[in-house]
Amino acid sequence: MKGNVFVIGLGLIGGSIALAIKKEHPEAKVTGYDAKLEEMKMAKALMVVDDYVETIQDGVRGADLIILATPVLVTEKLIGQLGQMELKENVIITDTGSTKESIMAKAQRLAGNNTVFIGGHPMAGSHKSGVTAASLSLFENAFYLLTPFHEQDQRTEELKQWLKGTKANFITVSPEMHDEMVAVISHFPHVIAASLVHLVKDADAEYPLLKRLAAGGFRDITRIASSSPQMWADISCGNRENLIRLLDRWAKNLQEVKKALADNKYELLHRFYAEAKQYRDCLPISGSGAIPSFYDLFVDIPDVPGVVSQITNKLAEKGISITNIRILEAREDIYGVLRISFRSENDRDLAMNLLKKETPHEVYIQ
Ligand SMILES: NC(=O)C1=CN([C@@H]2O[C@H](COP(=O)(O)OP(=O)(O)OC[C@H]3O[C@@H](n4cnc5c(N)ncnc54)[C@H](O)[C@@H]3O)[C@@H](O)[C@H]2O)C=CC1
Ligand SMILES: O=C(O)C(=O)Cc1ccc(O)cc1
Repeated sequence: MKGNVFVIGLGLIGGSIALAIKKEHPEAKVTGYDAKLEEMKMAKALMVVDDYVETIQDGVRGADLIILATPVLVTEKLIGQLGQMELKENVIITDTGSTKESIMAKAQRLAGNNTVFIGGHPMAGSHKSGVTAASLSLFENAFYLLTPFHEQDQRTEELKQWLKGTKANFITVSPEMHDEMVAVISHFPHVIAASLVHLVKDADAEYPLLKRLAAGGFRDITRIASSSPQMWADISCGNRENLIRLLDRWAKNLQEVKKALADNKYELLHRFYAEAKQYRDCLPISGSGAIPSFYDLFVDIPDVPGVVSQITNKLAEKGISITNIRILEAREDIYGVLRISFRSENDRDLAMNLLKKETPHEVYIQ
């Protein structure tokens, strides 16, 4: 497609969408704006955008597609500002915010005047922020929820064409249903992850060893607590009512656990864990959910210097990128286990075959 695309907010999500549009539509011009000048300069240097502008006004002039990829409360304010600006006739405006009800309510005022607003939420990402974390393949196979004002709108099809390079699966839902669902599987888990970290932080002074003990499994299950505080404070305010309802349900659930403990009811506790395990074990393993999966590979390595770089060099030589690497166990008397994370299942499989063929180590998926 040809035309002018204007991305406001050149962070992880805005940057990744800009990359996908540039790849799929080389004839389009992608311009960016960010409140931080360094972020705009970096986006241009990394060729995430063709150019940047120093005011939003400059960017919207002539734009055929405007993408708002800012924290949700900022997005709500920017929608108000766009309403005061002169926009190109037939422009499509979309956003990437993790909440939809309040954004769509604000956007109602934008509709008309040959302007269409289509809410959007790419359900993939990470706890990292900023344009340097942006990636072309971030949304591959992920769900991309759309909340248009009118279903079957031809402009929605046009937006999907613009976003085709994300290789995401588009699904249309109502803003209300969107916010209820993501509250359960994404927003509420972030509240709990942060709360768990607070619990350990509060006990930290009493037990100096705690931090070191928390380095393994605890660190893994609370990974999402390392996300951007502004982004999550915005999301929490934007989805307050659903979160309050879930907190009440969670509190009731915990009261039941507390009672089972107080009454020493082994059977109830066993059922509590068994039912959770049964449901969790039924969740699909493949495909991207709202909180993306990690494609991990495990390599048993001897605890000798140079072995890790040998492995990463082999992957780099074949152009296989890794997103994370960690030694899970390293003691003198046993082998260390190297956990390498990849962005996609395909990358992980390529890496597994390569390392099995070209190294003497045991390589496996857990
Ligand atoms: N991080 C994630 O995993 C996902 C985030 N989202 C949503 O996408 C949006 C963007 O998130 P990220 O890219 O992760 O955040 P980010 O922090 O990486 O990027 C946001 C960018 O917006 C800029 N910004 C803030 N206020 C601004 C303003 N007034 N004008 C222009 N730029 C401004 C910031 O400087 C920053 O560069 C958020 O609404 C978030 O809820 C959606 C899906 C996944
Ligand atoms: O894995 C993580 O850190 C996430 O939680 C990613 C994420 C963050 C926000 C969204 O609206 C959707 C996905």
